[in-house]
Amino acid sequence: MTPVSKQEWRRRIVASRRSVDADVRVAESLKLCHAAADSARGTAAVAAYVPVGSEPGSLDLLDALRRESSVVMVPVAGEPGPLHWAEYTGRDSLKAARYGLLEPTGEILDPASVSRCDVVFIPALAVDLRGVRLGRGAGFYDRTLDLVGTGVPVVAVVRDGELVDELPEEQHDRRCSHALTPSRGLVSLSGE
Ligand SMILES: Nc1nc2c(c(=O)[nH]1)N(C=O)[C@@H](CNc1ccc(C(=O)N[C@@H](CCC(=O)O)C(=O)O)cc1)CN2
Ligand SMILES: Nc1ncnc2c1ncn2[C@@H]1O[C@H](COP(=O)(O)OP(=O)(O)OP(=O)(O)O)[C@@H](O)[C@H]1O
Repeated sequence: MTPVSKQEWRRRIVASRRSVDADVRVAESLKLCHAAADSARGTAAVAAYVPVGSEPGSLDLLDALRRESSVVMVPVAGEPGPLHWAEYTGRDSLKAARYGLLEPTGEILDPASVSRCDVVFIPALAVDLRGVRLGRGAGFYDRTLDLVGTGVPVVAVVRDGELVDELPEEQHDRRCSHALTPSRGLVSLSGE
């Protein structure tokens, strides 16, 4: 049966992510790493995130982005509101932060600094074919995506089965333009 509430979607996806074998996870991470690098080639600045727990992605992916783009920014989460940012300068500069996250120790950049990014990779539990994204439920990215430049790809990074037909959408939800999945790489979403 199709789950209806966002909460139920979150519960199922988190459970499914936790059950993924380590070798599958490593293989998926490698594919995402290559696909993300392809999508960021030749850019001046990109935004991405430091994956924690069972989230898709890896520090290798961030390091690959650094080789493709002059600046890689990752979020710094404070009180719910638009995300602040800091430059990812390598894994040694990360420290444990609130909400169980890993964040850079360097200078904190204000929310509007995301506007200089040419591609924005964002964490998601799922995304649908219209670009509707399911996040962790604090609304950080909904408050952030209005600051991203017009026409800039907003790319939800998910496992293959997390690109789904339809998610519940609320008025405040901001849509993504693309998904990035291990098997399909960069997928353009219709925005309908
Ligand atoms: N890796 C990563 N970084 C990210 C995000 C993400 O989803 N993944 N975010 C995407 O938006 C922002 C942080 N978003 C968050 C959204 C909700 C909660 C949350 O509900 N926390 C629970 C406690 C969770 C715990 O400790 O396990 C809480 O506050 O009750 C935390 C962070 C910015 N950085
Ligand atoms: N632009 C906004 N202004 C004020 N509140 C907002 C805004 N966007 C979202 N919210 C609040 O954030 C709450 C969580 O939103 P939602 O469940 O869509 O989060 P999410 O996108 O899954 O989370 P995240 O982006 O943190 O991963 C909403 O109930 C809403 O109250």
